[in-house]
Amino acid sequence: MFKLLFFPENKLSFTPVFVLMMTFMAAIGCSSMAIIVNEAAGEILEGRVHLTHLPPFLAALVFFVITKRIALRTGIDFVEQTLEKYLNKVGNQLRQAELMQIENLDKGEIYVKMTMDTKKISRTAAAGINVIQSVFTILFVVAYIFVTSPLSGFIFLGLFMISLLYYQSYRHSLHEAIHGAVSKETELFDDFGHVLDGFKELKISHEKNEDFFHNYLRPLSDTVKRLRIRVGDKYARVNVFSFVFMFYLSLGCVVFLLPSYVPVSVRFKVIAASAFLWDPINILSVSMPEILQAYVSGERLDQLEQQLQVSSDLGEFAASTRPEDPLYDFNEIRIENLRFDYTDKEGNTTFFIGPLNLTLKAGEILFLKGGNGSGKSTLLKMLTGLYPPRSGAFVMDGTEINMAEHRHLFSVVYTDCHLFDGLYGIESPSDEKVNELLNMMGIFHKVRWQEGQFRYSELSTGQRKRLSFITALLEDKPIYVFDEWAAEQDPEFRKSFYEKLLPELKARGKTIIAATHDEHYFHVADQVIKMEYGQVRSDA
Ligand SMILES: Nc1ncnc2c1ncn2[C@@H]1O[C@H](COP(=O)(O)OP(=O)(O)OP(=O)(O)O)[C@@H](O)[C@H]1O
Repeated sequence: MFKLLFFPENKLSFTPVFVLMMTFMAAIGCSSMAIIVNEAAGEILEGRVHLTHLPPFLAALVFFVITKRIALRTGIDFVEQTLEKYLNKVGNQLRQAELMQIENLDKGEIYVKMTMDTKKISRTAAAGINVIQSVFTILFVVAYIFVTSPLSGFIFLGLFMISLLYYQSYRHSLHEAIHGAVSKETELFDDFGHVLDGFKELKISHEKNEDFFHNYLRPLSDTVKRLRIRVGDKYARVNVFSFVFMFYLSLGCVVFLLPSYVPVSVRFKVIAASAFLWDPINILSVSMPEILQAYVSGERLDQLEQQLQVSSDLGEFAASTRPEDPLYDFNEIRIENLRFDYTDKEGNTTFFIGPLNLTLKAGEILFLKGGNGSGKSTLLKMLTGLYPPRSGAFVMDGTEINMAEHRHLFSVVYTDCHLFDGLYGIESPSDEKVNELLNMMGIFHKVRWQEGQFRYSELSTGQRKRLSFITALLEDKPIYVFDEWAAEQDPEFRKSFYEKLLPELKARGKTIIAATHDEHYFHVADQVIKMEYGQVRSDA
Protein backbone atom coordinates (compact mmCIF):
# COMPACT_ATOMS: atom_id res chain seq x y z
CA MET A 1 0.00 0.00 0.00
CA PHE A 2 2.73 2.49 0.96
CA LYS A 3 4.68 1.42 -2.09
CA LEU A 4 1.58 2.23 -4.15
CA LEU A 5 1.39 5.63 -2.39
CA PHE A 6 4.99 6.70 -2.83
CA PHE A 7 6.43 4.45 -5.54
CA PRO A 8 3.69 3.55 -8.02
CA GLU A 9 5.24 1.68 -10.98
CA ASN A 10 8.55 1.61 -9.07
CA LYS A 11 9.13 5.37 -9.54
CA LEU A 12 8.95 8.00 -6.83
CA SER A 13 5.63 9.75 -7.32
CA PHE A 14 5.78 13.55 -7.66
CA THR A 15 2.52 14.27 -5.77
CA PRO A 16 3.58 13.03 -2.29
CA VAL A 17 6.86 14.92 -2.71
CA PHE A 18 4.85 18.04 -3.57
CA VAL A 19 2.60 17.47 -0.53
CA LEU A 20 5.71 17.09 1.61
CA MET A 21 7.11 20.34 0.23
CA MET A 22 3.86 22.20 0.89
CA THR A 23 3.75 20.77 4.43
CA PHE A 24 7.34 21.89 4.93
CA MET A 25 6.38 25.40 3.77
CA ALA A 26 3.33 25.40 6.05
CA ALA A 27 5.65 24.48 8.92
CA ILE A 28 7.93 27.38 7.96
CA GLY A 29 4.88 29.70 7.98
CA CYS A 30 3.70 28.37 11.33
CA SER A 31 7.08 28.55 13.04
CA SER A 32 7.76 31.99 11.52
CA MET A 33 4.58 33.22 13.20
CA ALA A 34 5.74 31.74 16.47
CA ILE A 35 9.16 33.38 16.17
CA ILE A 36 7.72 36.78 15.16
CA VAL A 37 5.24 36.70 18.05
CA ASN A 38 8.07 35.74 20.36
CA GLU A 39 10.30 38.59 19.19
CA ALA A 40 7.41 41.08 19.47
CA ALA A 41 6.56 39.79 22.96
CA GLY A 42 10.20 40.31 23.96
CA GLU A 43 9.99 43.91 22.80
CA ILE A 44 6.72 44.44 24.67
CA LEU A 45 8.51 43.21 27.77
CA GLU A 46 11.21 45.77 27.22
CA GLY A 47 8.51 48.45 26.98
CA ARG A 48 8.89 48.98 23.22
CA VAL A 49 5.63 48.53 21.36
CA HIS A 50 5.58 49.16 17.64
CA LEU A 51 4.00 47.57 14.61
CA THR A 52 7.09 46.63 12.59
CA HIS A 53 6.40 42.94 13.29
CA LEU A 54 2.82 43.08 12.08
CA PRO A 55 3.41 42.91 8.26
CA PRO A 56 5.78 39.89 8.49
CA PHE A 57 3.36 38.24 10.91
CA LEU A 58 0.45 38.73 8.48
CA ALA A 59 2.59 37.55 5.55
CA ALA A 60 3.56 34.40 7.52
CA LEU A 61 -0.10 33.81 8.40
CA VAL A 62 -1.25 34.08 4.75
CA PHE A 63 1.66 31.92 3.63
CA PHE A 64 0.79 29.31 6.26
CA VAL A 65 -2.94 29.24 5.40
CA ILE A 66 -2.28 28.93 1.65
CA THR A 67 0.41 26.23 1.87
CA LYS A 68 -1.49 24.25 4.51
CA ARG A 69 -4.66 24.37 2.40
CA ILE A 70 -2.78 23.17 -0.69
CA ALA A 71 -1.03 20.42 1.29
CA LEU A 72 -4.28 19.16 2.80
CA ARG A 73 -6.28 19.38 -0.43
CA THR A 74 -3.61 17.69 -2.55
CA GLY A 75 -2.78 15.13 0.14
CA ILE A 76 -6.40 14.05 0.69
CA ASP A 77 -7.06 13.90 -3.08
CA PHE A 78 -3.92 11.86 -3.55
CA VAL A 79 -4.72 9.36 -0.81
CA GLU A 80 -8.29 8.93 -2.09
CA GLN A 81 -7.09 8.46 -5.67
CA THR A 82 -4.51 5.92 -4.53
CA LEU A 83 -7.15 4.04 -2.54
CA GLU A 84 -9.46 4.02 -5.55
CA LYS A 85 -6.60 2.66 -7.68
CA TYR A 86 -5.97 0.06 -4.99
CA LEU A 87 -9.64 -1.01 -4.83
CA ASN A 88 -9.77 -1.29 -8.63
CA LYS A 89 -6.55 -3.28 -8.61
CA VAL A 90 -7.82 -5.70 -5.97
CA GLY A 91 -11.24 -5.89 -7.69
CA ASN A 92 -9.43 -6.78 -10.88
CA GLN A 93 -7.23 -9.32 -9.10
CA LEU A 94 -10.33 -10.84 -7.51
CA ARG A 95 -12.13 -11.31 -10.82
CA GLN A 96 -9.01 -12.76 -12.42
CA ALA A 97 -8.10 -15.02 -9.51
CA GLU A 98 -8.55 -18.76 -9.84
CA LEU A 99 -11.38 -20.53 -8.03
CA MET A 100 -8.93 -22.43 -5.80
CA GLN A 101 -7.41 -19.16 -4.55
CA ILE A 102 -10.83 -17.72 -3.78
CA GLU A 103 -11.87 -20.90 -1.97
CA ASN A 104 -8.79 -20.58 0.23
CA LEU A 105 -9.55 -16.99 1.22
CA ASP A 106 -11.60 -15.91 4.19
CA LYS A 107 -14.44 -13.83 2.72
CA GLY A 108 -15.03 -11.92 5.99
CA GLU A 109 -11.39 -10.90 6.00
CA ILE A 110 -11.62 -9.61 2.43
CA TYR A 111 -14.66 -7.47 3.31
CA VAL A 112 -12.95 -6.06 6.41
CA LYS A 113 -9.78 -5.25 4.49
CA MET A 114 -11.59 -3.67 1.56
CA THR A 115 -13.84 -1.56 3.79
CA MET A 116 -12.51 -0.93 7.30
CA ASP A 117 -8.79 -0.96 6.47
CA THR A 118 -9.15 1.32 3.44
CA LYS A 119 -11.33 3.63 5.56
CA LYS A 120 -8.66 3.83 8.27
CA ILE A 121 -6.08 4.89 5.67
CA SER A 122 -8.47 7.38 4.10
CA ARG A 123 -9.22 8.96 7.50
CA THR A 124 -5.53 9.34 8.23
CA ALA A 125 -4.64 11.46 5.21
CA ALA A 126 -5.21 14.79 7.00
CA ALA A 127 -3.75 13.50 10.27
CA GLY A 128 -0.59 12.43 8.42
CA ILE A 129 -0.13 15.91 6.98
CA ASN A 130 -0.67 17.48 10.41
CA VAL A 131 1.90 15.12 11.93
CA ILE A 132 4.51 15.93 9.28
CA GLN A 133 3.87 19.65 9.72
CA SER A 134 4.18 19.24 13.48
CA VAL A 135 7.52 17.47 13.15
CA PHE A 136 8.87 20.25 10.92
CA THR A 137 7.48 22.94 13.24
CA ILE A 138 9.12 21.29 16.26
CA LEU A 139 12.43 21.20 14.36
CA PHE A 140 12.17 24.91 13.41
CA VAL A 141 11.19 26.04 16.91
CA VAL A 142 13.99 23.97 18.46
CA ALA A 143 16.40 25.50 15.90
CA TYR A 144 15.17 28.97 16.99
CA ILE A 145 15.71 28.03 20.63
CA PHE A 146 19.21 26.85 19.64
CA VAL A 147 20.01 30.17 18.06
CA THR A 148 18.59 32.06 21.06
CA SER A 149 20.28 29.89 23.69
CA PRO A 150 22.45 26.97 22.48
CA LEU A 151 22.37 25.34 25.93
CA SER A 152 18.54 25.37 25.99
CA GLY A 153 18.56 24.04 22.43
CA PHE A 154 20.74 21.13 23.56
CA ILE A 155 18.41 20.38 26.44
CA PHE A 156 15.32 20.30 24.20
CA LEU A 157 17.06 18.39 21.43
CA GLY A 158 18.65 15.89 23.82
CA LEU A 159 15.40 15.14 25.60
CA PHE A 160 13.49 14.90 22.32
CA MET A 161 16.04 12.43 21.01
CA ILE A 162 15.59 10.32 24.17
CA SER A 163 11.82 10.41 23.71
CA LEU A 164 12.19 9.36 20.05
CA LEU A 165 14.45 6.46 21.02
CA TYR A 166 11.96 5.43 23.68
CA TYR A 167 9.14 5.57 21.17
CA GLN A 168 11.19 3.59 18.66
CA SER A 169 11.97 0.90 21.25
CA TYR A 170 8.25 0.49 21.87
CA ARG A 171 7.14 0.72 18.24
CA HIS A 172 7.58 -3.00 17.50
CA SER A 173 5.49 -4.21 20.44
CA LEU A 174 2.86 -1.54 19.72
CA HIS A 175 2.74 -2.65 16.12
CA GLU A 176 2.34 -6.30 17.17
CA ALA A 177 -0.41 -5.38 19.61
CA ILE A 178 -2.34 -3.48 16.91
CA HIS A 179 -1.98 -6.44 14.51
CA GLY A 180 -3.28 -8.84 17.17
CA ALA A 181 -6.27 -6.65 17.97
CA VAL A 182 -7.19 -6.11 14.31
CA SER A 183 -7.03 -9.86 13.49
CA LYS A 184 -9.35 -10.66 16.40
CA GLU A 185 -11.67 -7.83 15.32
CA THR A 186 -11.85 -9.48 11.88
CA GLU A 187 -12.72 -12.81 13.52
CA LEU A 188 -15.46 -11.11 15.50
CA PHE A 189 -16.80 -9.52 12.33
CA ASP A 190 -16.88 -13.00 10.75
CA ASP A 191 -18.82 -14.34 13.71
CA PHE A 192 -21.45 -11.65 13.44
CA GLY A 193 -21.79 -13.00 9.89
CA HIS A 194 -22.61 -16.39 11.44
CA VAL A 195 -25.36 -14.76 13.52
CA LEU A 196 -26.95 -13.35 10.37
CA ASP A 197 -26.33 -16.31 8.04
CA GLY A 198 -27.31 -18.87 10.67
CA PHE A 199 -30.11 -16.77 12.11
CA LYS A 200 -32.80 -19.40 11.45
CA GLU A 201 -30.77 -22.16 13.10
CA LEU A 202 -30.00 -19.98 16.12
CA LYS A 203 -33.56 -18.72 16.41
CA ILE A 204 -35.07 -22.16 16.39
CA SER A 205 -32.71 -23.67 18.95
CA HIS A 206 -32.55 -21.87 22.28
CA GLU A 207 -29.62 -24.06 23.38
CA LYS A 208 -27.61 -23.36 20.27
CA ASN A 209 -28.41 -19.66 20.51
CA GLU A 210 -27.32 -19.40 24.15
CA ASP A 211 -24.25 -21.58 23.68
CA PHE A 212 -23.05 -19.65 20.61
CA PHE A 213 -23.66 -16.29 22.22
CA HIS A 214 -22.31 -16.95 25.72
CA ASN A 215 -19.54 -19.42 25.03
CA TYR A 216 -18.27 -18.15 21.75
CA LEU A 217 -19.32 -14.67 20.69
CA ARG A 218 -19.04 -13.01 24.10
CA PRO A 219 -15.61 -14.46 24.97
CA LEU A 220 -14.39 -13.35 21.54
CA SER A 221 -15.74 -9.84 21.98
CA ASP A 222 -14.15 -9.84 25.46
CA THR A 223 -10.80 -10.81 23.89
CA VAL A 224 -11.16 -8.00 21.35
CA LYS A 225 -11.88 -5.56 24.19
CA ARG A 226 -8.82 -6.73 26.14
CA LEU A 227 -6.58 -6.48 23.09
CA ARG A 228 -7.85 -3.00 22.31
CA ILE A 229 -7.24 -1.92 25.92
CA ARG A 230 -3.74 -3.39 25.67
CA VAL A 231 -3.07 -1.29 22.57
CA GLY A 232 -4.49 1.81 24.28
CA ASP A 233 -2.42 1.14 27.39
CA LYS A 234 0.79 0.63 25.47
CA TYR A 235 0.16 3.76 23.49
CA ALA A 236 -0.68 5.78 26.62
CA ARG A 237 2.64 4.71 28.15
CA VAL A 238 4.63 5.73 25.08
CA ASN A 239 2.63 8.90 24.61
CA VAL A 240 2.88 10.17 28.16
CA PHE A 241 6.56 9.40 28.50
CA SER A 242 7.88 10.24 25.07
CA PHE A 243 5.83 13.31 24.21
CA VAL A 244 4.28 14.88 27.29
CA PHE A 245 6.83 13.99 30.00
CA MET A 246 9.79 14.97 27.86
CA PHE A 247 8.22 18.29 26.87
CA TYR A 248 7.56 19.35 30.46
CA LEU A 249 10.93 18.00 31.59
CA SER A 250 12.69 20.14 28.94
CA LEU A 251 10.68 23.17 30.01
CA GLY A 252 11.46 22.53 33.69
CA CYS A 253 15.18 22.13 32.95
CA VAL A 254 15.25 25.43 31.06
CA VAL A 255 13.35 27.31 33.77
CA PHE A 256 15.13 25.90 36.81
CA LEU A 257 18.51 24.65 35.71
CA LEU A 258 19.85 27.24 33.26
CA PRO A 259 22.95 28.82 34.79
CA SER A 260 22.51 32.30 36.17
CA TYR A 261 24.75 33.92 33.53
CA VAL A 262 22.01 33.34 30.91
CA PRO A 263 20.22 36.72 30.70
CA VAL A 264 16.58 36.95 31.78
CA SER A 265 15.49 38.22 28.34
CA VAL A 266 16.98 35.08 26.72
CA ARG A 267 15.34 32.81 29.29
CA PHE A 268 12.04 34.53 28.63
CA LYS A 269 12.39 34.06 24.85
CA VAL A 270 13.20 30.37 25.27
CA ILE A 271 10.25 29.78 27.60
CA ALA A 272 7.88 31.69 25.31
CA ALA A 273 9.18 29.82 22.23
CA SER A 274 8.76 26.47 23.93
CA ALA A 275 5.07 27.28 24.42
CA PHE A 276 4.79 27.03 20.64
CA LEU A 277 5.98 23.44 20.84
CA TRP A 278 2.97 22.35 22.81
CA ASP A 279 0.48 22.38 19.94
CA PRO A 280 2.61 20.28 17.51
CA ILE A 281 3.48 17.87 20.34
CA ASN A 282 -0.18 17.54 21.14
CA ILE A 283 -0.99 16.86 17.48
CA LEU A 284 1.75 14.20 17.40
CA SER A 285 0.41 12.55 20.49
CA VAL A 286 -3.22 12.55 19.31
CA SER A 287 -2.54 11.50 15.73
CA MET A 288 0.14 8.86 16.17
CA PRO A 289 -2.28 6.05 17.17
CA GLU A 290 -4.35 6.73 14.04
CA ILE A 291 -1.22 6.75 11.89
CA LEU A 292 -0.01 3.48 13.39
CA GLN A 293 -3.42 1.89 12.80
CA ALA A 294 -3.33 3.09 9.20
CA TYR A 295 0.16 1.67 8.82
CA VAL A 296 -1.06 -1.73 10.02
CA SER A 297 -4.06 -1.44 7.65
CA GLY A 298 -1.62 -0.77 4.81
CA GLU A 299 0.26 -3.95 5.68
CA ARG A 300 -2.99 -5.91 5.76
CA LEU A 301 -3.95 -4.60 2.32
CA ASP A 302 -0.50 -5.59 1.01
CA GLN A 303 -1.09 -9.07 2.39
CA LEU A 304 -4.43 -9.33 0.57
CA GLU A 305 -2.78 -8.22 -2.65
CA GLN A 306 -0.15 -10.93 -2.26
CA GLN A 307 -2.79 -13.58 -1.54
CA LEU A 308 -4.55 -12.63 -4.74
CA GLN A 309 -1.44 -12.78 -6.86
CA VAL A 310 -1.71 -15.79 -9.10
CA SER A 311 0.21 -18.57 -7.43
CA SER A 312 3.05 -19.98 -9.49
CA ASP A 313 1.70 -23.46 -8.59
CA LEU A 314 -1.13 -22.82 -11.00
CA GLY A 315 1.43 -22.32 -13.77
CA GLU A 316 0.18 -22.12 -17.32
CA PHE A 317 -3.35 -22.94 -16.23
CA ALA A 318 -3.80 -19.56 -14.58
CA ALA A 319 -1.74 -17.71 -17.15
CA SER A 320 -4.14 -18.73 -19.89
CA THR A 321 -6.48 -16.12 -21.25
CA ARG A 322 -9.44 -16.36 -23.55
CA PRO A 323 -8.23 -16.88 -27.13
CA GLU A 324 -8.82 -13.96 -29.51
CA ASP A 325 -10.74 -16.15 -31.89
CA PRO A 326 -12.45 -18.66 -29.60
CA LEU A 327 -13.61 -22.00 -30.95
CA TYR A 328 -17.25 -22.88 -30.57
CA ASP A 329 -17.42 -25.97 -32.77
CA PHE A 330 -15.94 -29.30 -31.88
CA ASN A 331 -16.75 -32.95 -32.49
CA GLU A 332 -15.42 -34.48 -29.33
CA ILE A 333 -13.47 -33.72 -26.17
CA ARG A 334 -11.36 -36.55 -24.81
CA ILE A 335 -10.24 -36.63 -21.21
CA GLU A 336 -7.04 -38.65 -20.87
CA ASN A 337 -5.69 -39.85 -17.52
CA LEU A 338 -6.89 -36.71 -15.80
CA ARG A 339 -6.17 -36.30 -12.11
CA PHE A 340 -7.05 -33.57 -9.66
CA ASP A 341 -6.08 -33.34 -5.97
CA TYR A 342 -7.47 -31.31 -3.10
CA THR A 343 -4.62 -30.64 -0.73
CA ASP A 344 -4.38 -29.28 2.80
CA LYS A 345 -2.10 -26.44 3.93
CA GLU A 346 0.86 -28.84 4.22
CA GLY A 347 0.30 -30.01 0.64
CA ASN A 348 -1.07 -33.46 1.59
CA THR A 349 -3.79 -34.82 -0.67
CA THR A 350 -7.17 -34.90 1.08
CA PHE A 351 -9.26 -36.12 -1.87
CA PHE A 352 -8.43 -36.85 -5.48
CA ILE A 353 -10.17 -37.58 -8.72
CA GLY A 354 -8.82 -39.87 -11.41
CA PRO A 355 -6.88 -40.91 -13.31
CA LEU A 356 -9.94 -40.45 -15.45
CA ASN A 357 -10.62 -41.32 -19.10
CA LEU A 358 -13.77 -40.14 -20.80
CA THR A 359 -15.00 -39.09 -24.23
CA LEU A 360 -17.63 -36.40 -24.62
CA LYS A 361 -19.19 -36.13 -28.07
CA ALA A 362 -20.76 -32.92 -29.32
CA GLY A 363 -24.55 -32.99 -29.13
CA GLU A 364 -24.81 -35.80 -26.59
CA ILE A 365 -26.24 -35.91 -23.10
CA LEU A 366 -23.95 -37.18 -20.37
CA PHE A 367 -25.30 -37.91 -16.90
CA LEU A 368 -22.98 -38.09 -13.91
CA LYS A 369 -24.24 -40.04 -10.95
CA GLY A 370 -22.69 -41.03 -7.63
CA GLY A 371 -23.15 -40.74 -3.88
CA ASN A 372 -22.57 -37.63 -1.81
CA GLY A 373 -18.94 -36.65 -1.82
CA SER A 374 -18.07 -39.00 -4.70
CA GLY A 375 -16.55 -36.12 -6.68
CA LYS A 376 -19.26 -35.10 -9.20
CA SER A 377 -19.07 -31.35 -8.52
CA THR A 378 -15.29 -31.47 -8.43
CA LEU A 379 -15.20 -33.22 -11.79
CA LEU A 380 -17.57 -30.60 -13.23
CA LYS A 381 -15.33 -27.80 -11.96
CA MET A 382 -12.34 -29.45 -13.56
CA LEU A 383 -14.20 -30.07 -16.82
CA THR A 384 -15.30 -26.45 -17.03
CA GLY A 385 -11.74 -25.20 -16.51
CA LEU A 386 -12.25 -23.92 -12.97
CA TYR A 387 -9.81 -26.34 -11.35
CA PRO A 388 -6.38 -27.10 -12.80
CA PRO A 389 -5.75 -30.81 -13.34
CA ARG A 390 -2.61 -32.11 -11.67
CA SER A 391 -1.86 -34.36 -14.63
CA GLY A 392 -3.49 -35.73 -17.77
CA ALA A 393 -4.87 -33.93 -20.79
CA PHE A 394 -7.99 -32.54 -22.45
CA VAL A 395 -7.91 -33.33 -26.14
CA MET A 396 -10.32 -31.49 -28.40
CA ASP A 397 -10.63 -33.00 -31.89
CA GLY A 398 -7.13 -34.44 -31.62
CA THR A 399 -5.45 -31.30 -30.21
CA GLU A 400 -4.44 -30.99 -26.57
CA ILE A 401 -6.01 -27.90 -25.03
CA ASN A 402 -5.80 -25.91 -21.81
CA MET A 403 -9.34 -26.12 -20.48
CA ALA A 404 -9.03 -22.73 -18.76
CA GLU A 405 -8.82 -21.22 -22.25
CA HIS A 406 -12.03 -22.96 -23.22
CA ARG A 407 -14.26 -21.93 -20.33
CA HIS A 408 -16.22 -19.86 -22.82
CA LEU A 409 -17.67 -23.12 -24.25
CA PHE A 410 -19.74 -23.67 -21.11
CA SER A 411 -22.90 -22.35 -19.55
CA VAL A 412 -23.16 -23.68 -16.04
CA VAL A 413 -25.84 -23.74 -13.38
CA TYR A 414 -24.09 -24.67 -10.15
CA THR A 415 -25.89 -26.04 -7.10
CA ASP A 416 -25.13 -22.76 -5.29
CA CYS A 417 -25.78 -20.62 -8.37
CA HIS A 418 -25.53 -16.86 -7.97
CA LEU A 419 -28.11 -14.61 -9.60
CA PHE A 420 -26.85 -11.35 -11.05
CA ASP A 421 -29.47 -8.64 -11.46
CA GLY A 422 -28.77 -8.15 -15.16
CA LEU A 423 -27.67 -10.20 -18.13
CA TYR A 424 -23.99 -9.28 -18.15
CA GLY A 425 -21.97 -10.23 -21.20
CA ILE A 426 -25.06 -11.13 -23.22
CA GLU A 427 -26.39 -9.06 -26.07
CA SER A 428 -29.66 -7.68 -24.74
CA PRO A 429 -32.46 -10.06 -25.80
CA SER A 430 -35.90 -8.78 -26.82
CA ASP A 431 -38.49 -8.36 -24.06
CA GLU A 432 -40.71 -10.91 -25.84
CA LYS A 433 -37.94 -13.50 -25.78
CA VAL A 434 -37.23 -13.05 -22.06
CA ASN A 435 -40.91 -13.05 -21.14
CA GLU A 436 -41.44 -16.19 -23.20
CA LEU A 437 -38.64 -17.93 -21.28
CA LEU A 438 -39.99 -16.70 -17.92
CA ASN A 439 -43.34 -18.13 -18.94
CA MET A 440 -41.84 -21.42 -20.10
CA MET A 441 -40.01 -21.79 -16.77
CA GLY A 442 -43.19 -20.98 -14.79
CA ILE A 443 -41.81 -17.87 -13.05
CA PHE A 444 -43.45 -15.15 -15.13
CA HIS A 445 -45.68 -14.24 -12.15
CA LYS A 446 -42.63 -13.91 -9.84
CA VAL A 447 -39.97 -12.24 -11.97
CA ARG A 448 -40.37 -9.08 -14.05
CA TRP A 449 -37.98 -8.16 -16.84
CA GLN A 450 -37.60 -4.38 -16.83
CA GLU A 451 -34.98 -2.12 -18.39
CA GLY A 452 -32.52 -4.96 -18.90
CA GLN A 453 -32.84 -6.26 -15.34
CA PHE A 454 -34.69 -9.05 -13.61
CA ARG A 455 -36.80 -7.70 -10.77
CA TYR A 456 -38.14 -9.94 -8.04
CA SER A 457 -38.52 -9.93 -4.28
CA GLU A 458 -37.81 -13.36 -2.84
CA LEU A 459 -37.41 -16.53 -4.89
CA SER A 460 -37.48 -20.11 -3.67
CA THR A 461 -34.39 -22.26 -4.34
CA GLY A 462 -36.19 -24.01 -7.22
CA GLN A 463 -37.25 -20.66 -8.69
CA ARG A 464 -33.71 -19.30 -8.44
CA LYS A 465 -32.46 -22.30 -10.37
CA ARG A 466 -35.12 -21.76 -13.03
CA LEU A 467 -33.97 -18.16 -13.44
CA SER A 468 -30.36 -19.35 -13.71
CA PHE A 469 -31.48 -21.81 -16.36
CA ILE A 470 -32.98 -18.91 -18.36
CA THR A 471 -29.69 -17.01 -18.14
CA ALA A 472 -27.84 -20.12 -19.32
CA LEU A 473 -30.23 -20.48 -22.28
CA LEU A 474 -29.69 -16.84 -23.25
CA GLU A 475 -25.93 -17.29 -23.11
CA ASP A 476 -26.36 -19.83 -25.89
CA LYS A 477 -23.07 -21.71 -25.37
CA PRO A 478 -22.27 -25.07 -26.99
CA ILE A 479 -22.03 -27.03 -23.72
CA TYR A 480 -24.50 -26.87 -20.83
CA VAL A 481 -23.55 -28.09 -17.39
CA PHE A 482 -26.16 -28.63 -14.70
CA ASP A 483 -25.12 -29.60 -11.17
CA GLU A 484 -28.14 -31.35 -9.64
CA TRP A 485 -30.38 -28.76 -11.24
CA ALA A 486 -33.59 -30.77 -10.85
CA ALA A 487 -33.03 -31.59 -7.16
CA GLU A 488 -35.19 -28.69 -5.95
CA GLN A 489 -37.83 -28.88 -8.71
CA ASP A 490 -41.36 -30.24 -8.23
CA PRO A 491 -42.10 -33.61 -9.94
CA GLU A 492 -43.88 -31.98 -12.86
CA PHE A 493 -41.08 -29.58 -13.63
CA ARG A 494 -38.46 -32.24 -13.06
CA LYS A 495 -40.15 -34.38 -15.71
CA SER A 496 -40.31 -31.41 -18.03
CA PHE A 497 -36.58 -30.71 -17.46
CA TYR A 498 -35.51 -34.23 -18.38
CA GLU A 499 -38.04 -35.07 -21.05
CA LYS A 500 -38.59 -31.70 -22.73
CA LEU A 501 -35.92 -29.10 -21.97
CA LEU A 502 -32.85 -31.33 -22.26
CA PRO A 503 -34.01 -33.09 -25.47
CA GLU A 504 -34.82 -29.67 -26.97
CA LEU A 505 -31.29 -28.46 -26.19
CA LYS A 506 -29.86 -31.64 -27.67
CA ALA A 507 -31.98 -31.15 -30.79
CA ARG A 508 -30.34 -27.70 -31.13
CA GLY A 509 -26.95 -29.43 -31.20
CA LYS A 510 -26.01 -28.56 -27.60
CA THR A 511 -23.91 -30.89 -25.48
CA ILE A 512 -25.19 -31.48 -21.96
CA ILE A 513 -23.42 -32.70 -18.85
CA ALA A 514 -25.63 -33.08 -15.80
CA ALA A 515 -24.85 -34.36 -12.31
CA THR A 516 -28.02 -36.06 -11.14
CA HIS A 517 -29.48 -38.63 -8.76
CA ASP A 518 -32.74 -39.00 -10.78
CA GLU A 519 -32.43 -42.60 -11.95
CA HIS A 520 -35.98 -42.53 -13.45
CA TYR A 521 -34.74 -40.31 -16.20
CA PHE A 522 -31.45 -41.95 -17.10
CA HIS A 523 -33.03 -43.17 -20.36
CA VAL A 524 -32.73 -39.56 -21.63
CA ALA A 525 -28.92 -39.72 -21.51
CA ASP A 526 -26.58 -41.01 -24.21
CA GLN A 527 -24.01 -41.83 -21.56
CA VAL A 528 -24.24 -42.32 -17.80
CA ILE A 529 -21.12 -42.52 -15.69
CA LYS A 530 -20.91 -43.29 -12.02
CA MET A 531 -18.46 -41.58 -9.67
CA GLU A 532 -17.25 -43.38 -6.56
CA TYR A 533 -14.50 -42.03 -4.32
CA GLY A 534 -13.25 -39.86 -7.16
CA GLN A 535 -13.13 -42.73 -9.67
CA VAL A 536 -15.38 -43.56 -12.61
CA ARG A 537 -16.98 -46.97 -12.12
CA SER A 538 -17.99 -49.05 -15.10
CA ASP A 539 -21.24 -50.41 -13.58
CA ALA A 540 -23.23 -47.23 -14.34
N1 LIG B 1 -12.92 -26.82 -1.86
C1 LIG B 1 -12.64 -28.05 -1.39
N2 LIG B 1 -11.49 -28.27 -0.75
C2 LIG B 1 -11.18 -29.49 -0.28
N3 LIG B 1 -11.98 -30.58 -0.41
C3 LIG B 1 -13.15 -30.43 -1.05
C4 LIG B 1 -13.54 -29.15 -1.56
N4 LIG B 1 -14.76 -29.30 -2.14
C5 LIG B 1 -15.09 -30.59 -1.98
N5 LIG B 1 -14.13 -31.26 -1.33
C6 LIG B 1 -14.12 -32.70 -0.99
O1 LIG B 1 -14.10 -33.44 -2.22
C7 LIG B 1 -14.95 -34.56 -2.14
C8 LIG B 1 -15.91 -34.54 -3.33
O2 LIG B 1 -16.77 -33.44 -3.19
P1 LIG B 1 -17.81 -33.06 -4.33
O3 LIG B 1 -18.48 -31.81 -3.91
O4 LIG B 1 -17.13 -33.09 -5.64
O5 LIG B 1 -18.81 -34.30 -4.25
P2 LIG B 1 -20.21 -34.50 -4.94
O6 LIG B 1 -20.16 -35.84 -5.58
O7 LIG B 1 -20.55 -33.37 -5.82
O8 LIG B 1 -21.16 -34.55 -3.67
P3 LIG B 1 -22.70 -34.13 -3.49
O9 LIG B 1 -23.53 -35.11 -4.24
O10 LIG B 1 -22.88 -34.21 -2.02
O11 LIG B 1 -22.83 -32.72 -4.00
C9 LIG B 1 -15.63 -34.50 -0.80
O12 LIG B 1 -15.00 -35.43 0.05
C10 LIG B 1 -15.40 -33.09 -0.30
O13 LIG B 1 -15.25 -33.08 1.08
